[in-house]
Amino acid sequence: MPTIPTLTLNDGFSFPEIGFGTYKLTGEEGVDAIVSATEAGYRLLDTAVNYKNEREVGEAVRRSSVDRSELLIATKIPGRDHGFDEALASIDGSRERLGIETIDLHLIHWPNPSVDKYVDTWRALIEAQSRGWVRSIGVSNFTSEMLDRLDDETGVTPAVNQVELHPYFPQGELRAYHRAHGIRTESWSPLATRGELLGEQPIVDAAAAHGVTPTQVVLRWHVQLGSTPIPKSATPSRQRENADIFGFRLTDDEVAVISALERGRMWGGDPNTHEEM
Ligand SMILES: NC(=O)C1=CN([C@@H]2O[C@H](COP(=O)(O)OP(=O)(O)OC[C@H]3O[C@@H](n4cnc5c(N)ncnc54)[C@H](OP(=O)(O)O)[C@@H]3O)[C@@H](O)[C@H]2O)C=CC1
Ligand SMILES: O=C(O)C(=O)[C@@H](O)[C@H](O)C(=O)CO
Repeated sequence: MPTIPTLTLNDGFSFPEIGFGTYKLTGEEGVDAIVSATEAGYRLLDTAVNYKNEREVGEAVRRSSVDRSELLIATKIPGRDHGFDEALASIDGSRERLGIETIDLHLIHWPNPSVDKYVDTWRALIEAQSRGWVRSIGVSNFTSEMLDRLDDETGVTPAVNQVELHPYFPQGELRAYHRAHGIRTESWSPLATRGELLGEQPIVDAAAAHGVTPTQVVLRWHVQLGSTPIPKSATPSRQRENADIFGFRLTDDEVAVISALERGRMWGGDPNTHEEM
């Protein structure tokens, strides 16, 4: 089982270089898949109210042979719970469904700018942190302008921003902003499974050069860009394959040609317009 390296977030807490996505992992099969991921080495489990599987994640944590203290459970506030009181109730509901006192990382799932309540929602996360309900706080799908606004209006910078990121959409400008402000980037849909990424020549070539799989090349590319990918797999052998990316290093040229596959978002999830309730 590979040991996944960690880094330190801007709030002083430790965070792994790769995590595990749980969207669509539900029911008993979902619990089994999440238990298997923890036993394959993953420590960060990414869920959301909207995935309707917080109970499964909590159950998997209780069933896993890995101690709870080693695991980081991350969940997200949905758009319909934006607002100070609404967000606090949402966070408390997640604690109840997960069956844990303190959520390790809590994010605002989408900014929903037309509703214009993400700053109040952020204040609720700050309050929840002071109550000990959550440990690290962050956001998802925020632009640099939205991040600036959180900072200007509350003085508290998110620890992470989880965004769509893969070789078709490397998010160069946003990553540079994160670096400058001490925000950790997390990559959702890191394998861009809505596209044909794994058959792209630069990825196939790098896989052959290093004796690894195309999936491992893509996940390693995320790590070398300085982002934490959270691949989802229901398949134990793929979970192990995806975590086993710390025994090789891509060259700078390989990283550059993979990044040159850029073509934009893979679906219409533009944070300025997408509203996720
Ligand atoms: N904040 C946000 O707005 C969003 C967050 N997310 C988060 O990001 C996570 C990951 O994103 P997701 O969209 O699931 O996409 P991923 O990029 O993780 O791709 C998942 C798909 O890839 C397949 N796969 C995984 N590993 C391999 C492998 N080694 N070889 C071949 N196929 C593989 C899986 O199949 P199989 O399971 O059958 O193995 C599944 O179909 C989500 O689960 C969620 O936690 C996702 C979207 C938006
Ligand atoms: O999975 C998530 O976190 C989402 O935000 C979903 O909306 C997801 O991206 C999706 O399937 C949208 O069609």
